[in-house]
Amino acid sequence: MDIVYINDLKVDTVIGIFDWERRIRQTVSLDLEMAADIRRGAATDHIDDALDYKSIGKRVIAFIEQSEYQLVETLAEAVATLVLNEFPVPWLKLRLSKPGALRGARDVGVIIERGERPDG
Ligand SMILES: Nc1nc2c(c(=O)[nH]1)N=C([C@H](O)[C@@H](O)CO)CN2
Repeated sequence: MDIVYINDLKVDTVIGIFDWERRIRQTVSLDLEMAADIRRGAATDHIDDALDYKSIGKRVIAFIEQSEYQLVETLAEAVATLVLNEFPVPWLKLRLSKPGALRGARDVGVIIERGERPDG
């Protein structure tokens, strides 16, 4: 199994459980690993034969920017579902971080794996 990835995709959004958090936008950071078979794209050297991380990234940014979830869990699940449903991705690992949310910690968040991991 090969991986196409996006690291530290920063997006501003409304997220959080507290009243003050509903009134501001905060930055979340997304790391996304997506199962892919990169051999076809490598052989043809054509984007049509590759999993286009730019189009996935732009779609994810647009989704997160308009979302207003309370929990990082809910946002992570929604992004995972979107990617699995809208792109040829059978499996993904997603890390959603909320920098500065806990004093003393660089960031907090969740890591999830969804979909069916291909063999090999
Ligand atoms: N498991 C979670 N715990 C907490 C979350 C969350 O989204 N998932 N959120 C908060 C607050 O919004 C916090 O980030 C504000 O600093 C607290 N715990």
